[in-house]
Amino acid sequence: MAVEPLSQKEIEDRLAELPGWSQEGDRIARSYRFGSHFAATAMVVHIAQVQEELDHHSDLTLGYNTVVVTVNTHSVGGAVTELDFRLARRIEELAPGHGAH
Ligand SMILES: C[C@H](O)[C@H](O)[C@H]1CNC2=NC(N)=NC(=O)C2=N1
Repeated sequence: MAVEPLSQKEIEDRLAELPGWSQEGDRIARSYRFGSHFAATAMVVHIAQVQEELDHHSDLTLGYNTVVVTVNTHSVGGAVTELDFRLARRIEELAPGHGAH
């Protein structure tokens, strides 16, 4: 899929629709907290499933009861693209079902 880096304004406009997500250097990122380590781990597996579907993959850091997601698009030199926001929106849809806060 042809994909272009988003402008700073386009990134900010999209982040405004995604509470909890922020720009961290050349990435967009969010951390989630869960009720247990197992719940956090289940969220990681569920995110991995969506990432395979979208063929777009974040960097995931699993802590005791936390998951940190960061993502950019390798194929455009590590810029933020619409693909990153598509994944972020899908992850947001999953989070409530895993008790994320
Ligand atoms: C061949 C495959 O489509 C590419 O390697 C995909 C896989 N997942 C990816 N994930 C991310 N975050 N950026 C990419 O450019 C990317 N490219």
